[in-house]
Amino acid sequence: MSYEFNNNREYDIIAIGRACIDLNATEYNRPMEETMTFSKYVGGSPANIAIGSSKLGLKAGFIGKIPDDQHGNFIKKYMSDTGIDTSNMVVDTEGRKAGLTFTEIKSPEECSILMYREEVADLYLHQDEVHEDYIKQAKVLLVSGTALAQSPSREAVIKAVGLARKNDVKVIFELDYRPYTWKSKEETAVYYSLVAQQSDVVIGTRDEYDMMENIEEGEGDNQKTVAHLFNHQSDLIVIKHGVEGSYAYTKAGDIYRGHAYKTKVLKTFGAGDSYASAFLYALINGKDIETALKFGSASASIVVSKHSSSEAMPTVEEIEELIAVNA
Ligand SMILES: Nc1ncnc2c1ncn2[C@@H]1O[C@H](COP(=O)(O)OP(=O)(O)OP(=O)(O)O)[C@@H](O)[C@H]1O
Ligand SMILES: O=C(O)C[C@@H](O)[C@H](O)C(=O)CO
Repeated sequence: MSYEFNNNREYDIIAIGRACIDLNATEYNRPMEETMTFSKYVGGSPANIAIGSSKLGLKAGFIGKIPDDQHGNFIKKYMSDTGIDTSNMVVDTEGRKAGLTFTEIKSPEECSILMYREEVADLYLHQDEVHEDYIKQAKVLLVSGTALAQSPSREAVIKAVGLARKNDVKVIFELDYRPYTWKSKEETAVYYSLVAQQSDVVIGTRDEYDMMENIEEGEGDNQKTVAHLFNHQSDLIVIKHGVEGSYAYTKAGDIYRGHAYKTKVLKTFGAGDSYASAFLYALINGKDIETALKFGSASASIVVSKHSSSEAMPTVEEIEELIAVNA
């Protein structure tokens, strides 16, 4: 089964949320306390997804707020050089900073991130900075859950979702849970549920759905999750289970399984963003859901074997080659 989009649109995908800085440890197999050097990349889940999509050939745009400093300039230039339309990236005028993510690579299995998210520009995107004329030009609005963590970004995103619904733009919600920006689990569950119920496609890990349902990690049940969301707007739900693979559920009752592709893992982060960009690329290009799962899994497998999240996003040829080798 393939998925239908409104094809008469200028942009394949417009992402909304944070565009930040990743500082990835260049020294492996040690704790961050002992890591002295880091490489800089553009980061932030929705920015990574836009970058991944653009590298695959989708026409992407971005709505977000960046700082008025060297980091903001770097982010905007990198994204624009990658082919992303940055006309709706707003520059903060009140001295707010870029979010920073430091990564720790203790071993390929033991990676973590440390986020600096105080007073970050992205969470100050204002509803007046979200424009219907822009959103209505897209096939897909890609929403990151983290952008719902605080006002005014929260209202800006809710406005964007409303405009997408009004203009027949598919809303794709990447749950993208980051504990750093949320005040409580209850609050997360409220806003995740609100937006998930208005989204056509929801993508997240099992743990993120548990967060949405405000239940203990590990207590979730995929069938219950999808049954609930299918009572609302959603008609395609993707639930990821790390290296165990992923499942796609359709409202029509089909279930598809995606398998992870074995690789020499360097670090585990970046998997979700590369997965989402390639999954969406395949769906938007009319491939069936089974193939889209393969694209997502192959892209993630390539990115976990490399150092960055954004810079490492693969090309279509690399993805197809990996799928073919494993067929
Ligand atoms: N170690 C791995 N080796 C190969 N593929 C992997 C590995 N980990 C994850 N993947 C692939 O990436 C997909 C998404 O991974 P995961 O469920 O960990 O998402 P995530 O938690 O959103 O990622 P992130 O760590 O970037 O936040 C999986 O379904 C799988 O296909
Ligand atoms: O999403 C973020 O803000 C951090 C990412 O850029 C980072 O690369 C990561 O954790 C991806 O999973």
